Amino acid sequence: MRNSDVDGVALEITELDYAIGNRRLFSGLELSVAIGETLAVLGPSGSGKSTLLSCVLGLLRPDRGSVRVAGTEITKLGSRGLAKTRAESIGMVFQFGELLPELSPVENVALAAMLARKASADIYQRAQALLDELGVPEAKTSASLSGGERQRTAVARALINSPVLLLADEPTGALDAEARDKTAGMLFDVPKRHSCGMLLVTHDLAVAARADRVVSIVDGALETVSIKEAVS
Ligand SMILES: Nc1ncnc2c1ncn2[C@@H]1O[C@H](COP(=O)(O)OP(=O)(O)OP(=O)(O)O)[C@@H](O)[C@H]1O
Repeated sequence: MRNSDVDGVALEITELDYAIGNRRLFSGLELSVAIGETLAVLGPSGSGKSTLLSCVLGLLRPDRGSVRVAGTEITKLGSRGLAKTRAESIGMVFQFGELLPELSPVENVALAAMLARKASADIYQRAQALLDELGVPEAKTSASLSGGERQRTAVARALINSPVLLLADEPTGALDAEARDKTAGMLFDVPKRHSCGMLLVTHDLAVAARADRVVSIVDGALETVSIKEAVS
């Protein structure tokens, strides 16, 4: 499926309820991310940001509601369907990159295509082109890269299978201020260049401020945040 075939909607969540024990984390939560759009989710520690990503990835099944990624209802899929949808439609960037340190950047990126059975004969060229676009220098191992370069490699790895939806969990949380600003600048350019939607969770207002829309989890639902108010 090409990203242009999904009605312009990367992610749509409706009427989402999720409780852990007696604590209701989401109550009728609604969210949508269009292709080319970036949405930042703010919220204090424990408000449910990572749980929201887990519901989108299908790692957690909500008590009620719908989660559609590129038009596919995640909540109804079995393990095989979930694995397929994750591989074909979702790219994920974690706080600490989670690269295989002994592999080179290009091997890390190409491996993601191989695991998704999307590796073509030109996979190394495609991986290298993405790394060049994102400004990652050549290196024998990823362990020798700077923190910012590792995160750029993680973004290239997330993009190699042309996802409709890019998820990012505190992608700049482990970087110093300069690397954070450079990495965030690169990351927020990705959705338009690669025709995907991006849902990013962060504590960092300076990072969130770059998004097209910013929301916060309040009483189990999302509220629009005006960054100017949040900073003051
Ligand atoms: N498996 C679990 N069992 C019990 N409680 C859990 C479980 N997973 C998450 N929680 C609780 O659910 C709440 C939401 O957790 P979550 O990790 O989604 O928050 P968060 O907003 O991502 O926090 P942080 O910013 O600190 O990463 C927290 O209070 C957490 O302790």
